[in-house]
Amino acid sequence: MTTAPAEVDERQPPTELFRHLRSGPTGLRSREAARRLTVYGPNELSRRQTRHWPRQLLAQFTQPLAVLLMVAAVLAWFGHTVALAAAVVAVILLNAGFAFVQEQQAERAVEALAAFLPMSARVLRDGELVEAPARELVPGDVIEVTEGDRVCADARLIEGAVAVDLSALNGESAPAVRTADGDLVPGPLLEARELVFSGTSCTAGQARAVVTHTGMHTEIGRIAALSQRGRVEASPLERQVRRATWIIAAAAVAAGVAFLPIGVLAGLGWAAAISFAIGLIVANVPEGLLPTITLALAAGVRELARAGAVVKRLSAVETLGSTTVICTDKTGTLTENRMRVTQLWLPGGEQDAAARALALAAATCTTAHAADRGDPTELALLRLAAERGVPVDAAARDAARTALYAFDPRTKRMSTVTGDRLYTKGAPESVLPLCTRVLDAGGIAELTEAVRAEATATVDRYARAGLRVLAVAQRVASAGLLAAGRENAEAGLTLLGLVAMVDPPRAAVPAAVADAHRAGIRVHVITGDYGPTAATIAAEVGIGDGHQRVVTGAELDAMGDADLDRLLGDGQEIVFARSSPEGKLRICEALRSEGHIVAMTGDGVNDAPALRRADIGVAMGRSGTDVAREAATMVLTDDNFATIVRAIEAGRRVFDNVRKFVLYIFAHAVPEVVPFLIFALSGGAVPLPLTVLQILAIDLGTETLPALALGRERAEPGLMARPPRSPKAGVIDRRLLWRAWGLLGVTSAILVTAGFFWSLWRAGWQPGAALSGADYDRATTMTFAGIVACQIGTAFAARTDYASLRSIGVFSNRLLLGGIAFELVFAAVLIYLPPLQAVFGTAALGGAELAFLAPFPLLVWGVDELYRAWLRRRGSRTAHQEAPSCESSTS
Ligand SMILES: Nc1ncnc2c1ncn2[C@@H]1O[C@H](COP(=O)(O)OP(=O)(O)OP(=O)(O)O)[C@@H](O)[C@H]1O
Repeated sequence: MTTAPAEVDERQPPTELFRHLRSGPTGLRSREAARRLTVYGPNELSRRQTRHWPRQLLAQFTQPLAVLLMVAAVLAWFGHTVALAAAVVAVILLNAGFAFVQEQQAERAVEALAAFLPMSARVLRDGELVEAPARELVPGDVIEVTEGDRVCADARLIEGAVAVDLSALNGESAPAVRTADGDLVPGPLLEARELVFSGTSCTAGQARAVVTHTGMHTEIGRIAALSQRGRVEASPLERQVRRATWIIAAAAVAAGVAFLPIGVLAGLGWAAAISFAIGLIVANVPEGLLPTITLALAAGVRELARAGAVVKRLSAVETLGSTTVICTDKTGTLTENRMRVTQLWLPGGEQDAAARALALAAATCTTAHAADRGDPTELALLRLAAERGVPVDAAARDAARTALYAFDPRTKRMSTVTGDRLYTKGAPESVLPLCTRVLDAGGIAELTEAVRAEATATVDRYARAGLRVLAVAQRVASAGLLAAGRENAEAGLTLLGLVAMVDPPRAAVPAAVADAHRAGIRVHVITGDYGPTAATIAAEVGIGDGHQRVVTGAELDAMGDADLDRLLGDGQEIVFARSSPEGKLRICEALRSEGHIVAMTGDGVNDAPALRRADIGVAMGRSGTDVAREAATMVLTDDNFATIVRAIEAGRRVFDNVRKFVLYIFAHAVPEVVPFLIFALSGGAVPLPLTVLQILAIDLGTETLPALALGRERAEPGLMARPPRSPKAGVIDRRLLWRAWGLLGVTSAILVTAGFFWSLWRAGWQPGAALSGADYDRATTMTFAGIVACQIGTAFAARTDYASLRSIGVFSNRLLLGGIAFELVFAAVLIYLPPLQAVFGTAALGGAELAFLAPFPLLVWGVDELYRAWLRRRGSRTAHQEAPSCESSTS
C-alpha cells in the first residue's frame, strides 16, 4: 500500500518545491530513491483488491439459463422425482462453478498482459539520465518527457516545454501546452500550465520535470479509486454464440413442452412425462458453451503473448482471424532497424575534410543517446562521426544545443542550433530545395543546377539499391534569424552532402509475406521513406510480386476518394511512400469502407488515429511510442512483421477450434432425441430407450473434457492456405449444422438405435410386450453406451474441418486422448458400479454387447472422414477449374 508524501503543494516555485521534496535539478541518488520506494510504495495504480468474487459467483446463478434450470428442478421436485431434482441442482452448481472459474481465468489472462508491456521512464539518478521502470518512480525524482512518451507520474516542469494530450483526464482531445516557465495561473489543477499528469501523453516537445505524486496519489489514481473497474466487453463471437445458445434453449424448451402430451398419449403417465420433458430441456440447453468459448479466446490471448503479440482484448483474437489486409510500415517492421551508413556523397567529390564536416554536422543534428536508446537512423550517424574521427558526445551535444526543431513527419526533416550554426538533416527532397549553396573542395560555392541534378540522380541510385538516404546541410544562424521562426531559419542552407545507410530486411519476413499471400491476405507498405528505397525493400521481401506500384504522399493527396478506392480495389499490393499520418488514416478508411478487415502498424504519435481506426491497430513494443501503444489493439514485443502473420494464424485457429467443440456438442442431440421419437411414434409399443439421468450423465459428464480438449486442437493443415473468413460469416453456419446433425448425428442415431433393438431382440422382446426390469435396464444401457461410443468417433471427426485425421496425427492431441479416457472411465463407473446402477438405471454389459459397440467410434468417424475426403476432392476440382480464370485475370 502506498503512503502519501507529506502534503506537497505542486504549484509552488521549483526552488521551494525541490526543498519540500528534498531533491534538486539533478534528481535523487539511487539509494535515496530506493528508500523512498519502500516508504511511498510502487508507482502503479493498484487493482481493486476486493475482486467481488462472491458477487461474480452469485451472478452465475441469476443467468437466465440457470434460472430455467432451477424452474426445472422445482418442477421435478413437485413431480416427486427427487433424484432428477437433485441431479438438476447438481448440474446448476457444477455449471455455475465451471463458468465462474473460466471467467476468472479469462479475466486474469487479459490482466496478466500488462506484465508483458512494462512502462519505463527516463529519470535522473545519481545525476545521470537512465531508463527505469515507471513503477520505481518516487516523489522528488527528476524525469525527462519527450514526444511520444506517456507521462507516468504527476510532475512539475522545471525545464523545457511540451504539448500534452490530457484526454485521459478531462476528455479534451486538443493537446495543451505546458511549459516550465509558464505564468502561474490560479484555477483548477488540470489547467495549471506548469504541471503534467500521469496517464496523459506528450505529443510534442521535450521537458524535464520533478515528480510530485506517484501511484494512487496521482490525479488519475484518484479517478481510478473512484471509478469501478469496467466489465469486459463481450466479443462479436461471444455475442453470436449467446444468440445461438438462446435459439437452441428455446428449441429445447419447445421440444420438452411438445413431448409432454405425446409422452402422456404414449402411456407414460404425467409424472414420467414431466420428468422426461425436463430431461430433454436440461440436456439440450448448451449451458457450458459460452464460458468455454471465453476460455478458448483467453487461451488464444495467452498463446499470442508468448509468440510476441500482446492483444488488449479478447475479441482481437477473432478479428485477427478474419484480417484481409495488412498495412505495414517498413523501418523496423519489415527491416531490422539496424542502420549502418555505407555511402557518402559529397558535392565536391570524395575528400576527407568534407566527409568529416558532413559526418560532424549529421551527428550534431541528432537527439539520440548512446546504445539501445534512440532512433537507429541517428545512432548510425553518431557511429559514422566516430568512425570518421569526429565523435560527438551526446551529453555535450545536448548541453551546447540552443534550439531544436524536432523531426516533423510531414516535412521529414529536423534541425538543431549549436552556437552560431544551424544543422539540418532529412529527406533529400525536403532538404535540397532549401539549399542555395554547397560546401566543396574550394569552400562554400553556389549550388549549381548541375550539382543539384547530380545529387538527385545519386539519391535515386542509392534508393534503388534499397538504401535510406538523408541530405545534410548547415548555415550560420544569427539570433535574429532564429527569432523569425523555423521556416525562415531552415532556408538558404549550404549542402554538405548525402548519407546513405542500409537497413537489411528481417530474415523471417519473406516467408511471412509468402504465408500471408497464400492465406489470401494482401500486404501494403505505408512508409515515410523514399519510394525507390521502399520499393526495393518491398521487392526483396516479396511484396508486390515484382511489380511494385509506388504511390507517393503527394500523389495520394492529389487523389480523389473514388480514385483511391479504385487503386485499392484492383488487387495489387502498393507501396505508399513518403506518406503522411493523414494519408495513413485515409488508406485505412478507404480499405475499411470496402469491407476489408485491416491490420495497420504504426509507431509515432501521429499514427494514433489510424491505429484506432484500423480493425487491428498494431504498435511496436520496442521502438514505438507510448502513445501508439496506447492506441493499438495489439503490441508486438519483437516489432516483427512475421509476428503479425503468426497472430493472424492463431486467430484463425482459435475460431476454428470454437467451431470444433460446437460441432461436437451439437452432434449428440440427434441420437438423444431419436429414441424419444421412436417411443412416441410407436405410441409406447417400444419402451423408452434412454432415461433422463442417462442423458444428463452424457451431456454433463462424459462429454465435458473431450469438448474442452477440442478447444486446444493444433492448427489444421491448410489453415493459412484458404482465404480469410468473411467477418459476416457466423461461427455456427449451415455447413456446421448439417455436419453435426445431418451427418454425425444421424449416423450416431442409426447405430444407437440398432444397438438398442439388438439388445431387445436378444431378450426375446416383441413389440408391445412387457419386458423384465433387468432386460430393460440392459437395453437402455446399450443406448447410453452407444451414444458414448459414437461421441468418441465424433470427437475424432471434429478435430479437423477439411483435412484428414491422418494429416494431423491420430494421437497428436494428448488432451483429447485424456478426455476420452475420462469419458470411458466415467461411463464404466455408471454401468458397472452397483450403487450408481440403481440411480442411473444401468446394468452391466457383457462381452457380446461390448463387441457390438466397439466399431461405433470407427463407423461414425469413418463416415465423416469420407465426407471430408469428398469435400477435399470437390474443392481441389473447383480450384482446378477456376485456376485458368484466375490466371487470365492477373495477366
Ligand atoms: N531522425 C531523422 N532526422 C531527419 N530525417 C529523418 C530522421 N528519420 C527519418 N528521417 C527522414 O524522414 C523520412 C521518413 O522517416 P519516417 O521515420 O517517417 O519513416 P521511416 O522510418 O522511413 O519508415 P516507416 O514509416 O516505414 O517506419 C526518412 O526516409 C528520412 O529521409
